[in-house]
Amino acid sequence: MTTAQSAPPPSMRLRELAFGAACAAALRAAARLGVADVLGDTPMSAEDLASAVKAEPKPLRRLLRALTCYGVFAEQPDGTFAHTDMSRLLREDDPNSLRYITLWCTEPWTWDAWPKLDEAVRTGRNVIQDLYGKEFFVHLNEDAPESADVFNRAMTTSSRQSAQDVAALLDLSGASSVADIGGGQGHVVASLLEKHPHLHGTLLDLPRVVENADPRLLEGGPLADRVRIVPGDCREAIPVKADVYIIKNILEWDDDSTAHCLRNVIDAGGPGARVVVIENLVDDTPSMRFSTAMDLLLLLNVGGAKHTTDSMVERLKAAGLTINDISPVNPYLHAFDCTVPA
Ligand SMILES: C[S@@+](CC[C@H](N)C(=O)[O-])C[C@H]1O[C@@H](n2cnc3c(N)ncnc32)[C@H](O)[C@@H]1O
Repeated sequence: MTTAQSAPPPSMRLRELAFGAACAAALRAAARLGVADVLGDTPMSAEDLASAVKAEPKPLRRLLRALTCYGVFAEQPDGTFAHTDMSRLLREDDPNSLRYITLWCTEPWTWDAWPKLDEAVRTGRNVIQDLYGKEFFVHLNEDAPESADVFNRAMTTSSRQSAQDVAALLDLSGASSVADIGGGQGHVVASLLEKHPHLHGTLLDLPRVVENADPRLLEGGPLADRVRIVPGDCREAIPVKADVYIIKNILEWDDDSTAHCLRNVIDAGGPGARVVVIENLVDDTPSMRFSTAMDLLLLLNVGGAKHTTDSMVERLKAAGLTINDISPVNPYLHAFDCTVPA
């Protein structure tokens, strides 16, 4: 007889994988219901949890049972449910919360797009244009404000966790200005300005994104007098002069858009400017299941891809940049430190 601990046979494992959507949906339901937020250090019954999140007890028990199978919550011998290290990350108030990343990975548009993966693989093109008649970020910002908000919060979550690593890695002692292109709500630029009091910074991102920039950067915030916020499209133009340009996790579009963005950075910076491209690579990370899934999602939404080290190097060289160094920022991110040649 198969015990709970032994690996399932291939025929069962494939069935389980085919039901991956159930796992994603269960995580999304738990995050939206706020189950992890109402569960404290003391285990609770499904009935008490249901009453706290205003759900029906029997279906909630089934949801918790499924998530217990995935190792997200833990069922106690008396039938109550307890937190695990994973379920705590669904809490909004956890310092390392992944609540918004979980919601982002399971937003409504993803459920429209995944079934069209075979189509995207056949054509090599995104499916969002056909689904919604608009480019992904235009659709997000114009038609899906809740998803846009979840996206921006998710990006801020991941930036919050990596901004300190970026600040620790980059020697900016010789620079007087830094610009974060596609910098989201500005967490990285804020961390760099906090670490280097001599530095001035610019945050450039799409208008609807910078409208909700990090409060530290906005009027009245502690960094406001050292930062410029520029709403814009980096594929059109980058009207920003800086010593150092950061481009973190945005060169994931189709090749043309990536080339346009790099060309605009080079034109803006001019000879001698430093360009630091920071990316999750698909071939050099301990989280291959996550990054290969992201790679497919990027094909679906922007017709883009996660890069390998070689494909990133190829694009940076083709744009005309000189690569001086490639270093890990943390186990999940690599920095390509480049200069615009004379
Ligand atoms: C994956 S997020 C990365 C955000 C941030 N650099 C980080 O690492 O957290 C991609 C960012 O690119 C921005 N973006 C997308 N298209 C853009 C464009 N055409 N011009 C400027 N920013 C853009 C998005 O709004 C988003 O903030």
